[in-house]
Amino acid sequence: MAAGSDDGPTDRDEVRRHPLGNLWRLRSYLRPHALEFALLMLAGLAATGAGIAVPLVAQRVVDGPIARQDPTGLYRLAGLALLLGLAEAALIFIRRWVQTSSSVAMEAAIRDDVYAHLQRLPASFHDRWPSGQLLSRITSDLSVLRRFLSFGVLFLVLNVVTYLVVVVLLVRLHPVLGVLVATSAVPLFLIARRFGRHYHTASRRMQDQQGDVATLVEETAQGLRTMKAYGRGPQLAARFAAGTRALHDTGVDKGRLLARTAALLDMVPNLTLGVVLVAGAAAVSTGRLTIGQLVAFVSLQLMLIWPVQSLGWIIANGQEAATAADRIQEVLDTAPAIVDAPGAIAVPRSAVRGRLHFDAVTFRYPGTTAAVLRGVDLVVEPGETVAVVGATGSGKSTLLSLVPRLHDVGSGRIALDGHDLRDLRLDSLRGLVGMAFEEPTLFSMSVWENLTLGRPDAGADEVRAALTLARAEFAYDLPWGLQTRLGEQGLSLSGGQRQRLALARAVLVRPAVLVLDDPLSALDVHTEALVESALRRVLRDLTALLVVHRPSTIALADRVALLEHGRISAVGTHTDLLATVPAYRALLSAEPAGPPSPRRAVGPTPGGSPLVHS
Ligand SMILES: Nc1ncnc2c1ncn2[C@@H]1O[C@H](COP(=O)(O)OP(=O)(O)OP(=O)(O)O)[C@@H](O)[C@H]1O
Repeated sequence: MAAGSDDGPTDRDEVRRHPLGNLWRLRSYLRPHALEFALLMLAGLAATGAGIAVPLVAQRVVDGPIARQDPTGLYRLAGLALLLGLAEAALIFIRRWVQTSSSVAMEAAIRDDVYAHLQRLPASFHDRWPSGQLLSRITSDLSVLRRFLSFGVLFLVLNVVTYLVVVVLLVRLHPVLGVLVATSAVPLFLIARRFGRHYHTASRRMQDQQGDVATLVEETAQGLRTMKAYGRGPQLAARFAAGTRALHDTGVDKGRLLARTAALLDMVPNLTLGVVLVAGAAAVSTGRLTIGQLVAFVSLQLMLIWPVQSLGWIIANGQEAATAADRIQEVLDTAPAIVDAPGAIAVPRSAVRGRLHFDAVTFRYPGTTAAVLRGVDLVVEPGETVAVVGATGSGKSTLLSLVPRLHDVGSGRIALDGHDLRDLRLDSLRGLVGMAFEEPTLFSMSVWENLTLGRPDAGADEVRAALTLARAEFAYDLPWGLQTRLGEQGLSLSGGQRQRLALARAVLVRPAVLVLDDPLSALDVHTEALVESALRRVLRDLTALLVVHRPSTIALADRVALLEHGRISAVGTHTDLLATVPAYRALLSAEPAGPPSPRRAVGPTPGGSPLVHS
């Protein structure tokens, strides 16, 4: 994916040209822990040194006290070997202790940054990225990175150092055999390089598939009711099984690739060991090598087996970490499209009159070709309530979402009291605009926290007033009153209850402009009438833009704007539009536009039957 765009996740099989580049770009997270890393590296190197010294002590034991039958010398060297063993154990403990805290802290720092970045990204980004993909990036990808930062990098360094030091010692003990062991690095390097290339592709595929599976689980959990109602369980299960099968197959491919490589990697040091044993025994028999030296040589060589064996794992871990870094950078590289302009100003609520002016506004969703809005002109005067009416899919919700800048206009401008919305600071704008949607989102936190989302400083009286206004006093009767924690997405409440809480939340902000996207659709006729009468009082003091689908709600508006073909084709009072605009009349009666039929009564239907038929 190109940096800076908010297109969806990257093409599945695309292999990055520089898989390690994105890993390297995360180095800034290492900086605060540089000291800890230096310490654990030192402890690791010292432990490796202590481990390497043991075979050298063994050489002296065999060639010295054992050959000379000198028990005192033997005890001295045995004591030294014991001390070296203890030192190695203590150093390994220190290394692991430091390692855990620093890598977990780095993981948390990256996670916080990714989350904060996700918050800054516009609605269009979240429209296009499946939430499971984001979830898997912020959870499993970061765990992979932590494992690499805590184990992979360290063992890579320690193993390379061990290899080099041991090879130098081996060459000093027996140059020919030492060089033989050193040259075994060539096939090891070739095997590792080939493995790395293949493994990178497989890990990218697997990590993307994990995201797909997470998306399926999330969709199923959210759409459980719909799924059950339509009896779609088996189909969804089949879709899920296909996703997990793909994941399984990639996992098996990866595992087999690792197994094949591990076997090859294993073979190289074991073959060299065999050659060393035969050639070493011959050298001892001709007196060119002492038994002690042979013991030391073989013991040192055995120390290379683990670094070589672990090479496959380290490369695999490194490739997965590079892929994880890739996937995380894809999110971090997406520039937030809606940000404060340089010199953006904050306008205090008291200074806002509330004149909202849409001036030749156009809008097209990213990734689509047809514009939804094609030159919308509309003025909402301070204190006025305008209802936007139009056929389903005509762009009413889209138009409303431009006011708090959930999306930005393509061309034209929207001005609040003459200020282009893009010249206002986002936090200021969103403090001035209250919004409630048809599908209200409540969070899995307490009712109080949900209500005060836009006004954390609101007092109990203000919250009560907002709840009363929205006819949402039921919240006090919940088991723990306003402290009752809501289920995920507020699903423990009815649709109407959720809408009323969302309305109370929007009103509590004391907005200068209230934007309501059909917020009463889930209320029964009786409650709707109550909420409407309360809303009428609120709407008197502010500018409001409403999308309504029910005839009864349209009466809340001073004027109605008809949205057709991406433009406002008519504005006027409900009565005027009914009398003069056939398209409006047709919309209300759900009939094709044409001359009004003298026999058909048009207008708001008592009892609130749907105004706009979907
Ligand atoms: N996130 C999106 N990405 C691409 N296209 C979108 C997106 N959201 C909406 N659209 C398209 O934009 C058009 C207008 O949608 P919008 O939701 O604004 O209509 P609406 O008038 O509010 O509809 P309704 O009355 O059914 O709620 C539709 O054609 C819809 O398919």
